Amino acid sequence: MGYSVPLLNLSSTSPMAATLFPNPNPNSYSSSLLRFSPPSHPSSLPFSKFSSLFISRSKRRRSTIPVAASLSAVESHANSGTRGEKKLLLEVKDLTAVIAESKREILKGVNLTVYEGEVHAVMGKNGSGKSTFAKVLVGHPDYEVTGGSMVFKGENLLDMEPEDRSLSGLFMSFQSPVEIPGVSNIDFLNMAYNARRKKLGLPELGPIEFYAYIFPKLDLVNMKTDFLNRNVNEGFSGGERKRNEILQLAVLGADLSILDEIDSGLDVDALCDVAKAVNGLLTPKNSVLMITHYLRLLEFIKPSYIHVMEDGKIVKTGDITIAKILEKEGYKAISTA
Ligand SMILES: Nc1ncnc2c1ncn2[C@@H]1O[C@H](COP(=O)(O)OP(=O)(O)OP(=O)(O)O)[C@@H](O)[C@H]1O
Repeated sequence: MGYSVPLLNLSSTSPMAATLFPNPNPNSYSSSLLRFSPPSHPSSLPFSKFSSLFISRSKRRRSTIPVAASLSAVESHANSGTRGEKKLLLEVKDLTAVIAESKREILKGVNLTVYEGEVHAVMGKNGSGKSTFAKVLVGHPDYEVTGGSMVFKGENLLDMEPEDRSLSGLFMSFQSPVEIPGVSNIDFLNMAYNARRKKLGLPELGPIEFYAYIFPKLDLVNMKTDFLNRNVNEGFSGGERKRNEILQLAVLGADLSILDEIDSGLDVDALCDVAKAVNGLLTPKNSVLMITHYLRLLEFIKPSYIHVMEDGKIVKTGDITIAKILEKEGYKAISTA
């Protein structure tokens, strides 16, 4: 029972995208909430671990990989070490995945390593598998992992439910964030935040304390206070939804924030606000994996690495030069096909 927000339903690929699983009772919803760093003081939280995925418990992650194989994957990842002083955060090896329903293979051997404090950008033609990759990382039930491994902070993601992935510090913002009719933004965030506090054995914040906590974060994303009282994303413009996603990130925090086309539909000012907010949340300990088509975002949020995805694989990795070439010459300039 409860609001179940299937991740794929948040994608922009369908007009039905922004729908929730039917829920007759908006007053009760189960959220799979993520994790935040225990605050030293509730009103000055340097959140680094919390993500805003709300995924049905009933929709279970699917993997067709034998347990023994996935265990040995963790062992081999455990030896992957550090990059300088930085610790390994995410290591994806030879990841393959199919659409659960049709068994069509979308991911065909993705390899990616993310260390603390890094910003990675994934670019690629429409349909190359970028969003699928992001959704597979967070455990979207529409996909089955058929091979390879994904280890996040030493834990095998394949052994974790979507909500546990969130709890361990993964956050994903969606191309088209969903509306939640009947639930105000502030109640939603307060509930999400408290769920996490509860999980960590911390006392919940009451509405007034929570308001004091969230208030300064509105400035970060340049949002007016009245957005807090509106229903989640209901009637929000595209840009307002994106700001709201970043507000969620600011409230909840994350070790790894996966931002799927956070720049789409933003005007120049909104892009600047959103990018500033993301930059403001970056620390030497947390990382960002962002999917984008455009150089302009990468000029605001400077990537450590840019990866190009083609037909379900990362075919090229480099620096900002890649995005500049793409902008000028298109994918033909770097395509391996
Ligand atoms: N749940 C699904 N059902 C059917 N097809 C799917 C599903 N998810 C992904 N696909 C297909 O998989 C392919 C990769 O889609 P994906 O959304 O990952 O691409 P993308 O690289 O993010 O594209 P874009 O840049 O247009 O957002 C596409 O052909 C898409 O239609």
